[in-house]
Amino acid sequence: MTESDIALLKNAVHTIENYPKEGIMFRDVMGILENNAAFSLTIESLKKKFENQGFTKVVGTEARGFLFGAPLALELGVGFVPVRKPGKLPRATYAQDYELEYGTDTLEIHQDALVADDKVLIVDDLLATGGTIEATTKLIRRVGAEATDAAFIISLPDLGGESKLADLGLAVTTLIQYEGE
Ligand SMILES: O=P(O)(O)OC[C@H]1O[C@H](OP(=O)(O)OP(=O)(O)O)[C@H](O)[C@@H]1O
Ligand SMILES: Nc1ncnc2[nH]cnc12
Repeated sequence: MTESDIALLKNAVHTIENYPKEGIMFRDVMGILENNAAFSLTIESLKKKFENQGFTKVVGTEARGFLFGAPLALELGVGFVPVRKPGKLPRATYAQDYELEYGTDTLEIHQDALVADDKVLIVDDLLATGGTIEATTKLIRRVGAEATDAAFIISLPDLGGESKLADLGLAVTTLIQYEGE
């Protein structure tokens, strides 16, 4: 990513103060989807980074992880597996509780969506505390598959997600960062 690539993505992301709760600076990734140049740069950058590395599945988390994970899976020529909020997946699931920057929740994965030989790339729009992707990693490993890498469009390094995911043995890729702002 060049300086102008970073500027293109940052210009597309809107910041909304005190949403969805007082004190939260919400970084709205939807602006990237609305801008074809920003969206294609995002998917192309992640494709370049992760192609030809033996990944067999992309896992994306509800809801915004679907928007980037599914097109990246198509580009990489692999399947996409959703990790969803409770009660949304119709087949047998595993469930994992987690904490968010602004609340707690549970995530689920289909028990049969991955096999032990799968090498999984995790994709989400944004890394904050890392709770969502910690829970996602536990779900992938519970199925027996390998989770080595997690990719995000945005990271908020002040919230500590990078070190939480490094402690889990994940390599973390982020395209743009908002630190101390
Ligand atoms: O690193 P963390 O502290 O876990 O936070 C990041 C997560 O929070 C947001 O999702 P949210 O749970 O708000 O769901 P949504 O995409 O359905 O709005 C975001 O899309 C990430 O998935
Ligand atoms: N500050 C933030 N902006 C957008 N999405 C988020 N998810 C968790 N924290 C967030």
